[in-house]
Amino acid sequence: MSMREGGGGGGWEGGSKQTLQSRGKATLKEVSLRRIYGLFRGYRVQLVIIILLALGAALIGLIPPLVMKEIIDTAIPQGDKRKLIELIGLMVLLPVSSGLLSVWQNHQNTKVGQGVMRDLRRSLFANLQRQSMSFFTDAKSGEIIQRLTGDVLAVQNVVTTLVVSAVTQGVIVITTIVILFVLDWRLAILATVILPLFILPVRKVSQIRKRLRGETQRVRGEMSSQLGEIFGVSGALLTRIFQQERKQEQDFDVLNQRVMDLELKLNLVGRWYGMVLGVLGPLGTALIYLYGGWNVVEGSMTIGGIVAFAAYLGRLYGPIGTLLNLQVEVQTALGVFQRIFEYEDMEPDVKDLTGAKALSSVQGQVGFHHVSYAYQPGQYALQQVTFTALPGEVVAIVGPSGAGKSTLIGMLARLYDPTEGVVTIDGHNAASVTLSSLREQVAFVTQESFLFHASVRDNLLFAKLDATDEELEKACRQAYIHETIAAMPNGYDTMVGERGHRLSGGERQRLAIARAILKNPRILVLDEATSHLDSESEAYVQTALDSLMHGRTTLVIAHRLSTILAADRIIVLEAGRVLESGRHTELLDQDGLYARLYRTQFEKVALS
Ligand SMILES: Nc1ncnc2c1ncn2[C@@H]1O[C@H](COP(=O)(O)OP(=O)(O)OP(=O)(O)O)[C@@H](O)[C@H]1O
Repeated sequence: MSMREGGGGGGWEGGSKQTLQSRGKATLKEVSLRRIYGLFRGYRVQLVIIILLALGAALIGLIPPLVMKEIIDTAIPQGDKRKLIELIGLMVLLPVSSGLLSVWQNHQNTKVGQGVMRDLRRSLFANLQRQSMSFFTDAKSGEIIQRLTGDVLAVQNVVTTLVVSAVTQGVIVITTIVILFVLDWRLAILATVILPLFILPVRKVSQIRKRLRGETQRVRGEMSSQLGEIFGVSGALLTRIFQQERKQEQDFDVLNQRVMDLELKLNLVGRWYGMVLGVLGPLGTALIYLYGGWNVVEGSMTIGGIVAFAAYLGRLYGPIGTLLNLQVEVQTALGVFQRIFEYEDMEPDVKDLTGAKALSSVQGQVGFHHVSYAYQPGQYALQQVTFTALPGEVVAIVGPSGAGKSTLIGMLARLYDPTEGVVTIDGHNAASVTLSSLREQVAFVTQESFLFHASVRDNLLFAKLDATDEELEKACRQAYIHETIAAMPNGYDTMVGERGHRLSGGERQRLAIARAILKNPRILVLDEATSHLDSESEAYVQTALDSLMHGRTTLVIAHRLSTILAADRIIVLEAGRVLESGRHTELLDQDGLYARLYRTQFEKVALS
C-alpha cells in the first residue's frame, strides 16, 4: 500500500484545498451542547452517582456550624457534658463521612473524565487515519499531537469543574443563603451586600487568566512542534551538518523563556486574586462580628448564632467565586470542544464514494485519461496527462525537477484524486472503487523508505500481518536482504532505529522491496533513488527490483539507464504536460527534451 511505503522522499506533498475547506466549515459550526452531552451519554449512571455524592458531601458540610451553635448556645451554658461529647463526636464524624463521599466522588469523576478522553482520542485517531496525505503535508505534526493529547486532556476539566462544580457549588450557595436568612435575615442582607465586591475582581481576573492560558497552550504547542523537528532524525542530521546548534538553542530559548514568562504571569494573577479574596473574606467576617456582636450585647442574638453565621459566610464566598468563574470555564471548554470537533468532523479529500465497489482480481492495466491536478486552484502540477500501461508493462517517467512526476505516480494509489480527468485500473475509474481494494493492488517503493522504530520482522509484517516466518524469509531472499538480516545481532528481531537510520540506504531499500514482495500487488510504483549507492549495493538493489517488477505493471520515476532502456514506454513530462512518449530509440530520434535529458542525465550515469 502506498501509505505504507510513503516515505520522506521528495514529492508526496498533497493538495490543501479540500482540507482547508473542511476546516473552514468546522470552524463556523456552532458547538452544540447536544453533541457535548452525547459524549457523556454512555456515562449517565456515573454522572448521576457523582452528582448525588457531591450533593451528599455538600449537605453534610452544612451541618457543622449548626453543631457549633448548639455547643456554644446550649451544651456549654447548660453544663451538659454528655451533650457536649455527643456534639463533639458529631463534629468529628461529619468531616470523615463527607471526606469518604468525596473520595468516592473523585474516583467516579476521574473515571468519567478518563473514559470520555479515551473515547475522544479513539475517534480522533480513527478520523486522522482516514485523512489523505494532503492533510499531513499541510498540518504541523506538533499540532496534531497537541490536539490528540493536550486538548483532550482539557476535557477532564469539564467533568470536574463544570459538571461537579456547577452542581455542588450551586447547592452550597443556595442552601447556605437560605440558612443565613433563617438564622438572621438582617445579617444575611449585610452579607449579600458585600458580595459585589467579590464579583468584580473575580470576573476580571478570570478573563485575564483565560487569555493567558490560551496563549500558554499555543506557545507550548509551538514548542512541541519545534522539538519534534529539531530532534527528529532528519532535523538532527541537518542541524549537525550545517552546524546550527547555536541558532536552534537560541530559537528554543525564545519559546522557553516565553513559556516561563507566561506561567509566571498566570501565577501572579492567581496570587493577586487570592490576596483580594484573602482580604475581603475576613472583612466580611469582621462586619458580621461587628453587627452581630452589637446585637448580642443588646440581647437580640446569641453568641453561637454569630459563630455559626460567620462559619456559613466562609462557606459562601469560595463557591460564589467558583460559580462566577463558571462562565469563563464554560467558554474555555466550548473552545476546547470546538477544536476537538473540528478534527472529528474533518472530511478527507480522498475517500470512498457512496456505493463504491471493491476492485477484484486485477490484471494490472493502468490508464491516465486527460488527467489534470492542481494543488492550489488554478496552479496545475499536471495537465491533460494521457497514457496507458498494459498488464506487465514498465512505464518510465522522466522529466526535470518539478515536472510533476511524483504527483503523477501518487494518483495511482489515490494519494490525491484528479482535479480533472480519470485514472483507470483495468478500465475501472480508480476514484469510484473502494480505497482499500485499490491500495491492495498497488505497492510503492520510494527513494526514502520509511521504517518504524520496531524490529525488522514487525516492519516487514506491516505489509502482510499474517505472513509466516517462511514467507518473510522467502521475500527477503528475493529482495537480497536475508543474508544481511540473518547476520544482524538478533536476526529478524533486531530493532531498526527511527526511520531505519541504523540500516544503510541500500539495506533500507531492499527491506522496502521485500515489503512490496510480501504485499504481492499487481501494480508497482517505484521512485528510483537518485543518490548513488556503491556499485555493489546498487547491483543488489537492481536485482531485487528486477525480481519485484517481474510480472507486474510498473510505473517508475526512472533515474537509471537500465530502467529506461527496459521500459515499454517512456513518458516525458515537463511542467505537468506529457511532452513526448515512446520507446528509447524513438524518442532519441525525435531529438527533443528526452534526447536532451538523456544526454545530460542518463548517458552520464551510464558512463560513470
Ligand atoms: N503539497 C504541494 N502543494 C503545492 N504545490 C506542490 C505540492 N507538492 C508539489 N507541488 C508542486 O507541484 C509541482 C510538481 O511537483 P512534483 O513533486 O510532482 O514534481 P517532480 O517531478 O516529482 O519533482 P522532483 O523530481 O524534483 O521530485 C511542483 O511545481 C511543485 O512545486
